[in-house]
Amino acid sequence: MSLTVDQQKQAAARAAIDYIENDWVVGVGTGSTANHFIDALATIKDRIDGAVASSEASAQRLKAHGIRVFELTAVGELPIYVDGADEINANLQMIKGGGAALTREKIVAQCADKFICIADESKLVRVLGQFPLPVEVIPMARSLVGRAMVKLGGHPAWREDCVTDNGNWIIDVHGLTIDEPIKLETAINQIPGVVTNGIFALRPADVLLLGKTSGVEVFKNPASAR
Ligand SMILES: O=C(CO)[C@H](O)[C@H](O)COP(=O)(O)O
Repeated sequence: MSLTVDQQKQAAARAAIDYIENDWVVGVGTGSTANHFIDALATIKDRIDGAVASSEASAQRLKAHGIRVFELTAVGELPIYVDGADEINANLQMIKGGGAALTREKIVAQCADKFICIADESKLVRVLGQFPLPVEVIPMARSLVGRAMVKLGGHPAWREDCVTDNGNWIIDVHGLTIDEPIKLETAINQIPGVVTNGIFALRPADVLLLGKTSGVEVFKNPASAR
């Protein structure tokens, strides 16, 4: 058996189904791996109550499968959140936002008791930062935030064709070596006009289901009680 990248994503997504208990409302991420998860969730839709989506795209896919979609405000807390990542390190800290859904992803993840990251093996890295760091900004703050990112050692690029589900813009910051993810996540979020940035270190994943060429490997966050 030698799984392709897409098969690795699908295998990780299917493995996440084992963590879903009856009558749960499931937090659902965004992206190609999360899409595999939504498709897998459809096979057990009769034993769950529904889902909360981290993007309009995921909400549409869930609804197309006949899965009930709740507003987060109607549910409050969630037992679980399942999502992909652009990069993840050994502490299960991540870069997310390649699909521009980082803010809603961070909000839904924060409401979840357990965060399961599903990813193909290319996403596991030693140090975060090879993938350009997405930062969601209020449009009028784009230049201000860009200059601040240069001071932090990055090379910002405006994702010109992208408006987020929240009506904001994305700056992708290249060239960062993120040795201290919590520190940088916190620092960037202090810049006026930043909605949030794609470092998920203050709230890392609890479990990583990593699809590899040989199958799925499970990593548990040693710092997590969940
Ligand atoms: O953060 C995300 C979207 O904002 C995705 O989780 C991330 O981009 C990974 O995507 P994919 O599963 O397609 O590789």
